Amino acid sequence: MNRELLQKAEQFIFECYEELGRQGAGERVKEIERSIEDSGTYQHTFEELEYGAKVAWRNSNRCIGRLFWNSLQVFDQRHLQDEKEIRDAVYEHMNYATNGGRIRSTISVFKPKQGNEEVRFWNHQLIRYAGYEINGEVVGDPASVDFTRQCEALGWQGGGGRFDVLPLVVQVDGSKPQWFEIPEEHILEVPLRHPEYKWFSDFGLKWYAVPFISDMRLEIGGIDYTAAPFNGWYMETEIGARNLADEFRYNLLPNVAEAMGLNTRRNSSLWKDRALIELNQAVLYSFKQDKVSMVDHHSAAQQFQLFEKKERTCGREPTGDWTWLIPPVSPASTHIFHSSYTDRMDTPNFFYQTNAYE
Ligand code: HEM
Ligand SMILES: N=C(Nc1cccc(CNC[C@@H]2CCCN2)c1)c1cccs1
Repeated sequence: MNRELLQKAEQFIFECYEELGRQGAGERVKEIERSIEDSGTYQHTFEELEYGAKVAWRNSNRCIGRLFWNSLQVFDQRHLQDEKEIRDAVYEHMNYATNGGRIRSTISVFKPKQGNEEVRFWNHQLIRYAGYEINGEVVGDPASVDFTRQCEALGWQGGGGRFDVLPLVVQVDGSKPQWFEIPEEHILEVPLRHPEYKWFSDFGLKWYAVPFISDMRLEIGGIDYTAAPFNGWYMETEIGARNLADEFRYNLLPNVAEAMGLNTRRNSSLWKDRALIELNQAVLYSFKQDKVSMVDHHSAAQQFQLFEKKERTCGREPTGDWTWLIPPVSPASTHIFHSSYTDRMDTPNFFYQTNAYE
């Protein structure tokens, strides 16, 4: 008898039935106990799965977007077995979530790990740009260089551009992973332009509209969902202050600062700071013009403050990882900077897992 699994299941069921106001938690635990005795595991009902996924989001200490935890759309895809039907479910998720720009927070849950049978996406995010390293120089996203090499080793051939969308890579029960070029009808992108600086569009920059995290493990009541891709919408700083700004990513601050005519030879001109603001302004402006959901870091912080209040009203002290919750631009202009949070990992939750590829 797997006593550890039974204990985790018991804790989850009592919390779940209590919060949902359901009767029969005791009977349900007995049923689960019999199942674990017979098969070494147990199956969540859809209601338990849906609640577990929502609470996993609510427990995500590094997430500033948790106010909307209860509106997560949960797709139960645990019945799917082969790579092609899993691929098709991913495409359906992308379409539903993208929704022409009115992004809907969504998670698709594929079958849980059982022994050494598990489903894994090799992608960090379902949509991400390739990175090609050629004698020390990188074209595209430096963060994707390793995964791009893996995709090429599987037979994928990229176009060598700055914004090539990588293939979807699905691995089922340890067999050879299958890769699929994602049809462009599932990929919404936003070309980046600036409200005042007409020269900005000459950089030829764009970013994908929807972030889909596909490499984290969703744990609910001791069950490990190793393939449970989820999406929300972006906070602008993720694109404008990190993905396009980090020196080890697209490293665009010097380019923007030069085009602004700033003195990039002296830190004290604050050229990096001025370039950062205009880059983030361009991201917000472009997404707004294209009617693609996005939140600015001030509004996101205010929403998080409301989340904190609502949690305390429900008798729960919100947990958080301050180092990730503060935005990378003007952090002290938000209440988060002046607050403190306990970084306790409650379950259900999302966890990192070892890379699916070596
Ligand atoms: C709806 C809009 C949402 C916004 C604006 C948002 C915003 C963010 C941001 C800015 C981060 C930090 C990411 C980074 O710095 O790399 C984050 C982290 C995170 N979010 Fe959210 N989020 C949203 C929805 C969601 C949803 C739907 C889920 C899951 C169901 C989720 C789960 C997480 C998790 C697990 C992390 C931590 C990731 C890690 O440790 O690497 N978020 N979120
Ligand atoms: N807005 C989002 N951002 C987000 C959320 C979780 C994880 C990530 C990716 N974080 C890792 C990246 C890559 C290194 C540091 N940042 C982004 C969302 C992604 C999926 C749902 S919301």
